[in-house]
Amino acid sequence: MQVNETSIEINKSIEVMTNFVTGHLQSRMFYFIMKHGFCDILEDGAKHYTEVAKAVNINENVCYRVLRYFSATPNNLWVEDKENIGTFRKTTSSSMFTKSGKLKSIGELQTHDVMYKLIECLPDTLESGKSNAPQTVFNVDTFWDIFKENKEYKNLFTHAMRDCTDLELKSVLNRFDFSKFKTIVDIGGSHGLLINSIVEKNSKVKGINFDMGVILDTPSEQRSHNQNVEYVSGNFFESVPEADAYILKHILHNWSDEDCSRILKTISKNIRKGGQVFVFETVINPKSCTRFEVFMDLLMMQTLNSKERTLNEWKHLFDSAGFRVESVHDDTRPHCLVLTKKE
Ligand SMILES: C[S@@+](CC[C@H](N)C(=O)[O-])C[C@H]1O[C@@H](n2cnc3c(N)ncnc32)[C@H](O)[C@@H]1O
Repeated sequence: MQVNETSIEINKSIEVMTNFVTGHLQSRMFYFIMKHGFCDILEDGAKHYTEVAKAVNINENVCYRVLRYFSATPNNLWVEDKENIGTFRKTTSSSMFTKSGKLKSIGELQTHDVMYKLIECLPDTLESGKSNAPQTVFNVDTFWDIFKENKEYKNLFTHAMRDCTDLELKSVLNRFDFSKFKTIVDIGGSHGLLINSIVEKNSKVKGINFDMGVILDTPSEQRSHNQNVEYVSGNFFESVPEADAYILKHILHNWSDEDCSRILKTISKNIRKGGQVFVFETVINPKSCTRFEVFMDLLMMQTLNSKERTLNEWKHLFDSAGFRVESVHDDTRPHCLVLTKKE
């Protein structure tokens, strides 16, 4: 078949268009393949779509079209055997979304029905500059109240936060020496993986995992537990346990400047003399934002009326809450800002 110049032009236009306008369909498709465990089925060897259809219990023609879709996307999830059309095999990407894959819970969380419904009214938020998504869609006051109504979503969220922490753990533990502190509180520590790992590495440190009751009431066998770690439930707008060091990992990006100030002021009342606050967050570099950083920024806007921040924005925020930035670490993932209280 001869491809003329006009066809090349048209193909280019279609590629540009596809890049910008098909995200909603892809996200829904991804939700579907996660729900039916497609990645697990292909993990132990290449298979014809009829075999996959049987294993996931869906219509053969639909199954073929789903497999073909994800084999044709950029950074494709599967590969279709060109000598044997209809047969598909795994890639390193699809392996990450299997039962034991490190991205499974995160993939499920981001494409979950709850997330999709919350995102639907994003244009309204952009028009008005304020999101009412949790109120409009789920009739609750804030995103966090969804956990009270929907246990499955709460458990998935906690699971995904744990898997995310697992990815970040080495970078955090290798970079910082926590051994000099007597008591460390992980504020909004959720699953408790980070504080348990710190205490395991530093046997003289006492750890406190602090979070809302609705999160800490998960069955204790599902959470990490070192005997030097205590689980304390509470509200960080009201009070936090006294300590020499506080960790806030992926907390402040969930809140407006005013609310961040209130959280920091609660810490300020309880931090011991000479204490430090470790803020693990993204520090946006306006000259080189990543696709994930700007995605998270808009997700924060839509779900929590909050945002990702640049270094100047962080500094301004901490300064107004009575903290000084001692050091900034952009070599860790997430980045880290170490704070001390202004005397
Ligand atoms: C994005 S998650 C981060 C979890 C954990 N720090 C991590 O990095 O995996 C935010 C956490 O803040 C907790 N949280 C939200 N509001 C809170 C409040 N008012 N008091 C205490 N914890 C709260 C949530 O329950 C959730 O576990």
